[in-house]
Amino acid sequence: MINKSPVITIDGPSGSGKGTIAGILAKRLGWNLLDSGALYRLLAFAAHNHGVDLTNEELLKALAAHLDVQFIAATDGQLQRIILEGDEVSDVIRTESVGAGASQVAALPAVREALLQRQRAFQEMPGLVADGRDMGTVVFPDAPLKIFLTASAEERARRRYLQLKGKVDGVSLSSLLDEIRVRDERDTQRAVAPLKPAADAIQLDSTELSIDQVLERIMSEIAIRDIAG
Ligand SMILES: Nc1ncnc2c1ncn2[C@@H]1O[C@H](COP(=O)(O)OP(=O)(O)OP(=O)(O)O)[C@@H](O)[C@H]1O
Ligand SMILES: Nc1ccn([C@H]2C[C@H](O)[C@@H](COP(=O)(O)O)O2)c(=O)n1
Repeated sequence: MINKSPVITIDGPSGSGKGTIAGILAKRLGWNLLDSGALYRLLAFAAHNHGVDLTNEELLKALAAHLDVQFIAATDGQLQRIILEGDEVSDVIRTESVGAGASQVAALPAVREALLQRQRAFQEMPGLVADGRDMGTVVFPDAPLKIFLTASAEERARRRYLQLKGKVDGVSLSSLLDEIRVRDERDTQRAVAPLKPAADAIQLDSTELSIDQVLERIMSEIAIRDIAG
C-alpha cells in the first residue's frame, strides 16, 4: 500500500533554526519528526567509536546500513532522546566537531544511499515534519509543503554562540562563524544531494525574524494548503 501521509520538509544551512522549528511544528501538529542531520551525526560518532576513518566509504556504508539507533519521541517537558548502541547520545552528537564529521560523511554517495530508506520510513500517519539539507529535493520530493530556511552566516553564528555559551568551554563567536562557513561550503558544493532549495520550496530568511514569526509564516502556508486536517 502506498503511504500517503503528508510531509513538511524544512531544509537549510546549519543554525538557520530548522531543528527548533521542526520540533515545535511536529509537536503542534501531533506529527512524527525526522531530524535527518542526527543520522549523519550518529554515523560520524559511531565511526569515531569504532575506529572507522571518515573517508572509508565502504566501511561507512556498512556502518550506516547497520546503525543500531532508536529515536524516542518527545513527551511533555522532555525533548526527543537518541540512543545509539544502547547508550543515550542526544547531547554528545550536538558538538561542532561531530557536526563537521557528519558533513564529511554526508558527502559520500554510498552513505547517503544507505540512509535513504531509513529516512523514508519515518513517513507515517498522521504526518511527518522532516528537517535537513535534501528533504525537499531528494528524500521527499513529493512533499506538499517545502520550506527552505536561511539566515545570514553572522546571525547563525550568533545564535549558536548564545546556545553554547556557558555550556561549552572556550566557545568563540569568530571560530563558530568560521566553522559555519566551512560547513556551508561543503554542504552546498558536494556532488551528491547538495544543500539547495527545491524548485517548489518557499524560501524564508529568518535573519530578522523571531522563532514565533517563522512559525506563524509556516502555519499560514499549512492553512493555505489545508494539509493538516
Ligand atoms: N528565528 C530565530 N531567532 C532567534 N534564534 C533562533 C531562531 N531560530 C532558531 N534560533 C536559535 O538558534 C539556535 C540554532 O537553531 P537550530 O539548532 O534549530 O538550527 P539548525 O538549523 O537545526 O542547525 P543544525 O543544522 O546545525 O542542526 C538555537 O539556539 C535556536 O533556539
Ligand atoms: N539531510 C541531511 C542532513 C544533514 N546532512 C549533513 C550536513 C550537515 O552539515 C551535517 C549535520 O547536520 P545538522 O545536524 O547540523 O542538521 O549532516 C546532510 O548532508 N543531509
